[in-house]
This record gives sequence, C-alpha cells and structure tokens, in this order.
Amino acid sequence: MPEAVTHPAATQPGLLASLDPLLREWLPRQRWFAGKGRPVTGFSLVAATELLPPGGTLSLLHLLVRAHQPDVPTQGAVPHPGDCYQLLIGVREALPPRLAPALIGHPEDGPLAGRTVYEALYDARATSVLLEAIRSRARIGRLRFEGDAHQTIGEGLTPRVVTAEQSNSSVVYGDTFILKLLRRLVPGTNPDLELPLTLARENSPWVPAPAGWLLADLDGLDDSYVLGVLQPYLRGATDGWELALRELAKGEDFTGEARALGRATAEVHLALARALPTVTLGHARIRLLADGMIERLDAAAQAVPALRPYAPGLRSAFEALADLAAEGHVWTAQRIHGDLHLGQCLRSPSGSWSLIDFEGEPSKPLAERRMPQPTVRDIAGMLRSFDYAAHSAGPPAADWADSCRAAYCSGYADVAEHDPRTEPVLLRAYETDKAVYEVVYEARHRPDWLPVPMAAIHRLSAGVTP
Ligand SMILES: Nc1ncnc2c1ncn2[C@@H]1O[C@H](COP(=O)(O)OP(=O)(O)O)[C@@H](O)[C@H]1O
Ligand SMILES: O=P(O)(O)O[C@H]1O[C@H](CO)[C@@H](O[C@H]2O[C@H](CO)[C@@H](O)[C@H](O)[C@H]2O)[C@H](O)[C@H]1O
Repeated sequence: MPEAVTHPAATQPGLLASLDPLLREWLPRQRWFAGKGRPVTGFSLVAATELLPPGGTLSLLHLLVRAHQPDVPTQGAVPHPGDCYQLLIGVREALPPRLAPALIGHPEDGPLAGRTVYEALYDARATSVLLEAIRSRARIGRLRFEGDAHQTIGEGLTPRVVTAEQSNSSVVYGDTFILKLLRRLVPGTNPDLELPLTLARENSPWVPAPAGWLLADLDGLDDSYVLGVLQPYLRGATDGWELALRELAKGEDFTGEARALGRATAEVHLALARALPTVTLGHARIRLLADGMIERLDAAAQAVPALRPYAPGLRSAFEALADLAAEGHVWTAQRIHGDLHLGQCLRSPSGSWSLIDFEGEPSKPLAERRMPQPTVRDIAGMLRSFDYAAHSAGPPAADWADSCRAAYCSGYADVAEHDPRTEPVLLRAYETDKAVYEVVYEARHRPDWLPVPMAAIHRLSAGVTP
C-alpha cells in the first residue's frame, strides 16, 4: 500500500475549484444522486484522501464532498448544509478506451489542469486498492479499513464494477466478494453494516456476513461515516425481482418462491428480535406513527400533484390505524429490514434465499431508519413488490399477485406463528405508506414507472388492498 496523504480542504485550496464545473455537470446525472431536480450551485470539501499519489500513470483521490443546493427544504431555522457524497476519482493523462464511459472531464485550471478526471470505480487498478486496504486493515488519513477476523480475503481478486441501476455503487471482486460503496453519506451507525453484523453474530444464514468495511473519522464528529461494506458474493444468484418477472413472462407459478420468501423474512425478523431491543407501541406511539404517515402523504401530494385527489382516501387508512390504537390495541416494534422488496432478495442456485441491503429507505434520516418498527412494514414492502411485478410485465396479472401475496403471508406465518393478514388495518396503513413513498420515488427517479404505484394508490384509497 503506497503511503497516503490526506489533504484537508485548507491544504488543497485549488483541488475542489478545479473539479467544481465538471462535478456540477456530472453529479446530477448519476442515478445515486439524491438531490435530483434542484440545481447544484457549488461544493465544499469534507475530506480528501490520496489513495494513490500523483506521479504514476494513475492517481486516485477519495473525496467526500458536500453538494450545495440552496433550495433544499430547511429543517426549522437551520439551513440544510447540503448532502455529502462519496466519490472515487481517478486522474490520468489520458483515458484508455475501456475507461471512456467513466470520463468526468478535463479540469481547465488548478492542480488537476490538463489531466483527465474519471469515475475510478470502472478502473480495476483503482478498485484493487480498496480491497487491498481492507485486507491489510489500513488506516489512510481519515479512512479506516476493517474486517472480520474469521473471513479470509484472498489476494489479487479481479474487480469489476456492477453496472446495474443502484442507489449506491458496488464492485465485485473475483466473484468472491462484493463491496458496496455508499454514495450519500450520513454520520452515525449505518444499518447497512449494523444489521448484517448483528445477524452474523446470530449465525443467521439468511444474510451474507460482512467480511470488511470502511469508515471515515472526521473532525468534530463523534460518529464515523460508514463508507462501504464488503460481503461474500453470492455467485450465480438471481434477485427475486428478475425471477418473478421471468416466471410471470412464462406464465409460471411463483407461489413456492413467495412462500419461501415469507419464511426467510420471518427468520430474519425473529433473529433481529432476539438480538436487538423490542418495544411495545401503545396509543401515543401509534398516533405518532400515523401522524408521520399523514405528514409524508401531505409532502408527497405537494411534490406529486397526481396524488392529490386520492389524499382523503389514503389518509383514512392512517386514521383507521390510530383509531384502533385509541381502542387499546398494542403492537410490538423491533428492528427490521426497512426497505424490503423483491430486488433485495437473492436466490442462490441451490434455491436458498438471502436478504441484502439493510440501508433502509435512503431518503429517511438515519435515526428514523434505526428505530424499532412493526414487522408489517417489511411485509408490506414485499406485498407491494408482488403487485409491482404484476404491473410491470405487460397487462396487470392481478391473480398472480394475489396468489403470491397469500403464499408470502402463509410462509411468514409458518415461521413467525403470526399471519400478517390477521391485522388488515395495520397492513393497509403500511401498504399505503409504502405506495405513497413509491410514488415520490418513481416521480423523482423513474417517471415512466409512476403508473405502477399510482394503480395501487387508486385501489388503496378506496379501501381495497392491491
Ligand atoms: N452478496 C451479494 N451477492 C451477489 N450479488 C449481490 C450481493 N449483494 C448485492 N448484490 C447485487 O448488487 C445489487 C445492489 O446491491 P444493494 O445492496 O441492493 O445496493 P443499493 O443500495 O445500491 O441498491 C443487488 O441488486 C444485487 O444484484
Ligand atoms: O435502491 P433500493 O433497492 O434501495 O430501493 C429503491 O429503489 C427500488 C427500485 O430499484 C424501489 O423499489 C420499487 O421498485 C421495485 C422494482 O424495481 C419494486 O420491486 C419495489 O416493490 C418498489 O418499491 C424502492 O422503493 C427504492 O427505495
């Protein structure tokens, strides 16, 4: 590992200015950029670390930058400081043709003037540096690379970037490990590392156990930023979304897999409930939960006008939940996955299912994502996903979705000894909350998909489960 130098903003005044015009153009085009639709007016440097120093054919910069977007909603009187993003920037004289798609641009002035700057995740020489740093438990400037003592990471595993659409970015090493680099960073315990580590300690076979991770320790912050997690790569696995669409296209039954997914979800919930605190939710807390759902609905209706006519019907799902709590109903809350859908479930060639991506809904504050919640939230996510699949592959396949949803709940009940369908008010509230989230997500990221959650909104607002 070459000796690394950390450049705090003060010692590299020209670095960010040199990149600024290029990043303003490049960053908003990235799928993982969370501030879409609002102009980026500038950047400030949170941390810069040279992972490969200048001098060779390639130099490698690890940057944490804050993107300024003045029209981000303020939190009370405090202006939003702008989101912090993790960037891995390669710098070369010229790009070899294989790296052409990774080009960010050519800075015109400053320390990088005349060089070629690019997204280094596409460059195997660059991403090898990250794995090597985890292997050697390196500390490079403010970056801390750590690993699980019980897992061996081989030398020289060939990296390749994952090109699938993602909220973050991943690199696979020799079909043995996969490193997920988180893009929008928030300080504090990140559930994407916390929950898989917890489940590994519980010997849960349902989640790939973290083999390594990287953190940034920044001045003035008690908490580190989790920057990435390395997990065993499930070779030959297919995600539940792909599998469901494939079976739908062939007109094949998916209820066996849906049942197995229900069982896997319940196993993970039981392990999390054993390992981490659970709480009882009475009237006051359910009222708060319902109010949160109503607030999200109001914000969503502001952002997506198509939701407005449905708002009263949707709101009634949340009020019905609060009413039930007012009558004395209580529920248990515990740590859950937080953003469960078919794409987060991987089926190995052997037929076993694993759950991945415990980050929770990336747009929610970390503290909220780490709060104990009713398990029905994950269940609702999966039920929505069967509905999504049924609406995404040609004419809506309502029967297919219904049978998968029923099989999933039965599978869940086999293990948890509790069938989610016995609590229809709770289920409807959570499905509604999820569908509202999806409307905002699709409007922001994939407007062509908006009709899928809107179809569910239509039914849920009329009190019919999709
Ligand atoms: N352990 C793994 N084995 C095989 N593929 C994986 C593994 N973890 C993630 N993937 C693949 O990488 C993709 C992105 O991972 P995910 O954790 O969902 O990232 P994001 O938060 O960016 O969406 C997944 O859809 C899956 O196809
Ligand atoms: O990037 P993540 O996987 O963390 O999750 C976000 O993106 C998902 C889409 O990629 C989105 O999921 C929605 O679309 C899926 C089909 O592509 C569908 O299976 C899900 O049920 C639906 O919610 C997810 O909501 C979002 O957080």
